Amino acid sequence: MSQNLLELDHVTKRYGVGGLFSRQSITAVNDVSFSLASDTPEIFAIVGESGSGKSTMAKMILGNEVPDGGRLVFDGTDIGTIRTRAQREAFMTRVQPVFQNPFEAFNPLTHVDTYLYATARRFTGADTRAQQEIKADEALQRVGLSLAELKGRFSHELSGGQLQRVAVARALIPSPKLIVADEPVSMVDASLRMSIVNLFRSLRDELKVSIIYITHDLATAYYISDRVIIMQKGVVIESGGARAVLDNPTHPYSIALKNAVLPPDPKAAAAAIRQRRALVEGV
Ligand SMILES: Nc1ncnc2c1ncn2[C@@H]1O[C@H](COP(=O)(O)OP(=O)(O)OP(=O)(O)O)[C@@H](O)[C@H]1O
Repeated sequence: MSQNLLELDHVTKRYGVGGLFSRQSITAVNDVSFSLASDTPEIFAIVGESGSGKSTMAKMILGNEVPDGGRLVFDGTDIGTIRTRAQREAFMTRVQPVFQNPFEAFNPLTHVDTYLYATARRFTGADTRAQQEIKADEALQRVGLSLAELKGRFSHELSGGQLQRVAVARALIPSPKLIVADEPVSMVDASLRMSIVNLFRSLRDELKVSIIYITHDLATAYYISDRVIIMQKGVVIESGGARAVLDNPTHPYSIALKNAVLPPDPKAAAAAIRQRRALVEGV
């Protein structure tokens, strides 16, 4: 029997909010379960609007937040049991993040290639600059760039799309099995968005990397995902094959989200916004 690459088993995360005398608890993620198979790389989308719990899910999968209930298991290891530096490094070699804002991920005063060398040194044991450059160039070629064009460049000299490609290249250096991409295209210029989205697809197909694609954008989720879950206020309200779920959403919130992809005609867009408000408020 093949082991799951990732398994979330009734995962719940609560945050305490408010002051000393008005302490309340928000359930950011509420009893979420799903799994990704080891032998079938896939793009698994977690879709929801702001506050639905998507980033909290990403943080838990990356081991940066601890669940209050349930457990997350990566490749047979309960992520909650990762304690030592060596265990953490081994986990990060296999699970890599890509974040929303590439301009925040790279210090403006540091050459971007420096990040790639540091990642190669940390995760692949490449300890000479020549070895690090080979690793960096291999990863950059994978994302349609090259070390020759990036060497000595600062982040502000690159477009958001190029910089996000560098972030993906950095994530690829350890040869991960899973990439957790939290809103990876929302800060990228609309004209370049699809090229990044297509890049994820090629990583799945050519490198056999699974991708958790976290987004509020139904259109790109529909375009690249194999499976999708839709979250509202921490709860999974719909899940299944991306086409099946997004072609025929059944929950009022998913229908509202789908309607939120506005038609170009202003009158139709205004009507869609009204309908969406009515549906969300009626939930
Ligand atoms: N560290 C925290 N402390 C308190 N509340 C938090 C914390 N992190 C998240 N929350 C709350 O948990 C809920 C889910 O937040 P989360 O950031 O996971 O949602 P999201 O879908 O990723 O939204 P966004 O896209 O705006 O980040 C929200 O109500 C948020 O305010």
